[in-house]
Amino acid sequence: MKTKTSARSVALATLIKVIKQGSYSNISLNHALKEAKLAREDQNLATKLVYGTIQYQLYLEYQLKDLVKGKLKESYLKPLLLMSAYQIFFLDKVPTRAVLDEANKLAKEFGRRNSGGYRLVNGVLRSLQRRGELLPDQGDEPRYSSVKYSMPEWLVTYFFDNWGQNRAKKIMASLNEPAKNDVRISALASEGSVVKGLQEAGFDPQPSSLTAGSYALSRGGIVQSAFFKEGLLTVQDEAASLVAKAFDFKPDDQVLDACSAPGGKTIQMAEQVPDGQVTALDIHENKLGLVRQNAARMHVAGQVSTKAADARKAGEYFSAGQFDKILIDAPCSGLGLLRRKPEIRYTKSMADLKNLAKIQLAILDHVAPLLKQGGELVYSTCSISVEENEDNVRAFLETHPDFELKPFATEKVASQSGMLKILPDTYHSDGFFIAKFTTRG
Ligand SMILES: C[S@@+](CC[C@H](N)C(=O)[O-])C[C@H]1O[C@@H](n2cnc3c(N)ncnc32)[C@H](O)[C@@H]1O
Repeated sequence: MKTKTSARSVALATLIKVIKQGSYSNISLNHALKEAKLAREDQNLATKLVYGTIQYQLYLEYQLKDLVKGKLKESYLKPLLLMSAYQIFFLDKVPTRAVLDEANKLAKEFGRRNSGGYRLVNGVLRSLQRRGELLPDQGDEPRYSSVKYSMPEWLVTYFFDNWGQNRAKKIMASLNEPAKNDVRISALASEGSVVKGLQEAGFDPQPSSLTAGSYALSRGGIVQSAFFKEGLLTVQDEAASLVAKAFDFKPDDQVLDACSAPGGKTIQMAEQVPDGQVTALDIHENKLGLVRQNAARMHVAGQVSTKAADARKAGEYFSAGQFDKILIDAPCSGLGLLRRKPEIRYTKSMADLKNLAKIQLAILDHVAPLLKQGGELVYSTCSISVEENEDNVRAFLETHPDFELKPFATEKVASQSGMLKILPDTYHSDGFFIAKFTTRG
């Protein structure tokens, strides 16, 4: 196995895993970056190449389809052509000459010995450069937007139907921008001194306009820093940080986190209940180790206990009315997370949204009875679909007349209806949905 140390070879190796083997981009990239130990600038370039190429994969395939004749025989060829085309169309600072030279080197590095792959790559990229961008006719929707925004046609139609063409296009464009490097400072730490430390370390923290205590950093590398290792902050999107703030905690609250791994919200809630307890469930036992690790790192291990269980069977383990607060941060399609998990758009279907909505509703149904009279239940997803959110709230209320929505206010945003949907283009955060319930009477 050759050592692959340049930013582009780390990016290409990751793209081969994602495109050819169906691995998750964020997991594969983090792993590859850890192994490669690249300089900070190269880490940024590798990240941009991986996310950009996958975000624009559908668009890039459209650009290449007439130029690639026959089947590509080696598994690196398609990812390399896509990554090179991405640079030609989207990275203005990289001259096309450099893209071709780099592609040539990568073809030699990743290709079989004596393979002519580099000649094919060179020929295709030169033709692409000469021909330029290709788009369907502007009036031919949803095909035009599907290629332009690199979203499958069903999803474009879905966005158009729900938000109208103008807003839908803004949402889709925003989902193709790079995700922010957001952190949330622990409520147990001194925010002022952490912010000062981050400034001194060159992270240039910018406060979130959506929620207090969250900051966007100007660069990556926070996970390797003492701020992270010492549990002064954690990596969490600003919209995700908003969810736990929908609760009005008391210090001794007993909290159930029904779908907890990897524990971002478990930790955040545990910080608010110094004399209470957060019981963190997850259906996957192997993920609960992460919850425990995160709780220990963030100094809240004493307030967190974990249990592997299907939330739909929570009634077998806990008594009715046992919890003051319940969070259901449900498994979802992740439509609000397309910046961080760009491949989701190509793998999820309308049928998936509907199936997930059924699972989410079943979790709500089975977990709700565990809430104390007058307690608070928050339901959230990182999806912006109606099926997984508003439809589920409506269906839940229809079958649970003893529950009602409850208005809530956080430091910077509020919801009078008890439901809040953050679309990804408003604050440039992840897309999120939050609904808060309480019992009637
Ligand atoms: C959106 S993630 C939770 C993220 C987490 N709350 C956080 O803030 O870090 C949903 C989690 O639900 C878990 N899950 C899926 N189905 C479940 C079920 N039936 N019961 C309990 N957990 C489930 C998944 O394993 C996944 O870890």
